[in-house]
Amino acid sequence: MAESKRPAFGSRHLSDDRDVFSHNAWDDVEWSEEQNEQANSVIAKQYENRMSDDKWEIIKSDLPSAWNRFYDIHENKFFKDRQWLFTEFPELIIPESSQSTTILEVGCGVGNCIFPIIRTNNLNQQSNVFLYCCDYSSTAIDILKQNPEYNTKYCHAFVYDLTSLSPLPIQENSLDVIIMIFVLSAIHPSKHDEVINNLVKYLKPGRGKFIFRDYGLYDMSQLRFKNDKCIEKNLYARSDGTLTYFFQQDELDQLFTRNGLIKEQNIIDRRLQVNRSKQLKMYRIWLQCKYVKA
Ligand SMILES: C[S@@+](CC[C@H](N)C(=O)[O-])C[C@H]1O[C@@H](n2cnc3c(N)ncnc32)[C@H](O)[C@@H]1O
Repeated sequence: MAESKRPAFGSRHLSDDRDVFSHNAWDDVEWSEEQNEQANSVIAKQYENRMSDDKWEIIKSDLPSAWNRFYDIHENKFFKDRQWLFTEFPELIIPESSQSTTILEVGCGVGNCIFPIIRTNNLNQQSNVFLYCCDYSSTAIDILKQNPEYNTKYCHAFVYDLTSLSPLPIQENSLDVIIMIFVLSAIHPSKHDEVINNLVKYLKPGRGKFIFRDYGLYDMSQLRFKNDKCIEKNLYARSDGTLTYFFQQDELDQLFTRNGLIKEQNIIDRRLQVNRSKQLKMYRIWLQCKYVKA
């Protein structure tokens, strides 16, 4: 496990992008029992000293503004384009010969997945691919729409709160792919079921695919949270008021299958990222899933 010294960026957002730091994969390395115990004792301590209900009420009431504030500050400079997208999800490279394909990205932010998809597939007015993308933050959607690569001929971006469960501007049973990258962790776990259930309605039965990547239990960013940032088990508030939750494989499998999806992939991606200039070793744990609508 990482040393006890906190990184310079404390418990704020750590980049989710594995390209930012040089890294060595440690996919095949299991944690030792001792590392497991240490991590569990950190998490237990965080929970014992979790924030008060009053503090959580304040954070909760501020949640609608938190992501707008984040994008006001960082604009399109925080998250890097998700260059690994096509290695992990080759189904996002659409053959020109394929039938028309409709994709929705939820929680798209400023387009760090959408623009690589546009570029890689060389989308233009004649393309057989149409992209929808939405985010809670109107600031993020404004920034995305100002990008010169945004074109309404093959992309429609809109503001949408996944927890509102309101109808999407998309026909039910029509989507080939839904992409959800580092988004469900930003939503309170009590809402995960209804959010997934609502989205599954829009996938094509029998072949519509749900593509997911998010934080896994024991990720370094979890173990570095200060105690008073813990809200409940595996759920934390960052200093900027955004939430982050850390998932387990079984939990995700149960969430997706009880909402009408069938497992194609559910894996742990463990990496050791090394930031040489800060002499930091960061053990990152992400979960990656592909599920198909029954
Ligand atoms: C960590 S960012 C990831 C952005 C993008 N998916 C990416 O990979 O770069 C989480 C995103 O989820 C969005 N989000 C959080 N809660 C949401 C909600 N209830 N409905 C829709 N989007 C939400 C935030 O506004 C933010 O853009």
